[in-house]
Amino acid sequence: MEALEKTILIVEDDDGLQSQLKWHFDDFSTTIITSGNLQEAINAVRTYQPSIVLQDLGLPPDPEGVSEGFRCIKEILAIAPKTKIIVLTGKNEHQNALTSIKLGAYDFYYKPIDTETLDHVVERAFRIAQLEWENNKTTESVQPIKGVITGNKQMRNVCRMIEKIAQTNVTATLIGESGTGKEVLARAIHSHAPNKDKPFIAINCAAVPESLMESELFGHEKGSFTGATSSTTGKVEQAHQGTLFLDEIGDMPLPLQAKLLRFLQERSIVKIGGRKEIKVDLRVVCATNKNLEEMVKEGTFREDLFYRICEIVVDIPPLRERGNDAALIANHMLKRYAAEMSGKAMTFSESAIQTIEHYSWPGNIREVENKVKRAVVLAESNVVQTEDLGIDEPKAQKKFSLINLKEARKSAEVEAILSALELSQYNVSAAAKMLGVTRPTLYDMMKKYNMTNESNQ
Ligand SMILES: Nc1ncnc2c1ncn2[C@@H]1O[C@H](COP(=O)(O)OP(=O)(O)OP(=O)(O)O)[C@@H](O)[C@H]1O
Repeated sequence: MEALEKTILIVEDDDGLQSQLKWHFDDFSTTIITSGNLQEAINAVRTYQPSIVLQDLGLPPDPEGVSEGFRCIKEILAIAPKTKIIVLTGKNEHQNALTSIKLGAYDFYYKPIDTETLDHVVERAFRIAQLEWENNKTTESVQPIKGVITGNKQMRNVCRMIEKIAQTNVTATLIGESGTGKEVLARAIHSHAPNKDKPFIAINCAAVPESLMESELFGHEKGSFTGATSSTTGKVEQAHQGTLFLDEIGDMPLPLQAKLLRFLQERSIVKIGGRKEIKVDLRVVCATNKNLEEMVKEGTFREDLFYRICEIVVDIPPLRERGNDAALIANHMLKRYAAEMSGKAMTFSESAIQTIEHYSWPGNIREVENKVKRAVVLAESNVVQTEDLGIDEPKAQKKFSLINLKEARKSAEVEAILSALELSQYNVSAAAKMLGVTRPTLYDMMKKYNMTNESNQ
């Protein structure tokens, strides 16, 4: 991962303290700049753009007061709003510390200095600055396509595939867990296509009752069934010359699958109660979180339809397999929702970021979205704490408490088995397949770890 340059500006008029701090933080990886008053500090911010400022409140010409210190905070943030200012103040000056935070300082630290504690405070500020920086690198680098934030190689490849698919007329199927961004990617195929000005029509096959599905897809003529008081145009015809997105295709009822196949082969439809063949020219994109191959084997999904819709399959990785993406996306969303919902800038505390990084996000990006929205509403200050996220922290932090490799392996295996069972709705054969082991091996492992299959209980 690319790293933010570590630069600390020390604003301190006491030469002794200034040297002590400089000496302490000076190492190969950190650049230290010092200044003894406001003007020097502003010049240094303009020249070096430090990510961290360690600032005394008592600055000349008011070394015994705080007026110049407060002015310094305001002026630094006016020219470099992302700077993390850590205010150094006396223990009995709590009110001044709070005022500094109100003015936008990132944190405060009581003198006399205990370098070990100060190290933690500075390290935490650097981590937040690093995440914000990653988030703010050119929009293109974190958003390979609009609406898709990622720093993950596999996801970048997915985005490249999407752009290529957009230039063709093949029928693509996007496969991924719920909330991984299938609809965003389906829309991206359309918006990158030459016919992007034509309609994008989506239908959620799981949300439409079976009895209405045919009419919803192909339309009907007036009087063709009870209640058909006027003729309607179905989604397929509405999408003419554009893109039809069949979401949750795995939930398409079997009788309708045959009709859908016919339309995909013939590229024409007949409305319910109608006789006329209507020619349609469109791109079809499907999405599912189901294992269609398994459904074909079970006889719940037609094999011929499977091959027809899977001319290209795009596997979308779950968030837990996308490296640092959870924190990247959470930061991006925090910025957006804080601005929209509370009108103020907000950041995550160090422990909140750790929780986000170590949580498994079973609901993927939709869950990140919900947790961040919740945090914006519940946070008591502009720093979001772990508890504001509503994540089960012990589970999220579990990886930290592992003591050795054997335990780590066991924990990873248990986690993988549990999620495979959950994803396959406790179908052991499907779970074994997902995990790349045989069914008896999976049973053995479940026995070894005292795990029971919920569906058998
Ligand atoms: N990479 C991403 N970056 C930022 N936001 C994303 C990303 N992927 C998805 N989202 C957002 O997450 C939410 C869920 O995405 P979407 O509806 O596309 O997922 P889905 O896989 O279609 O879900 P489902 O299977 O439940 O229909 C949306 O609000 C979407 O904007």
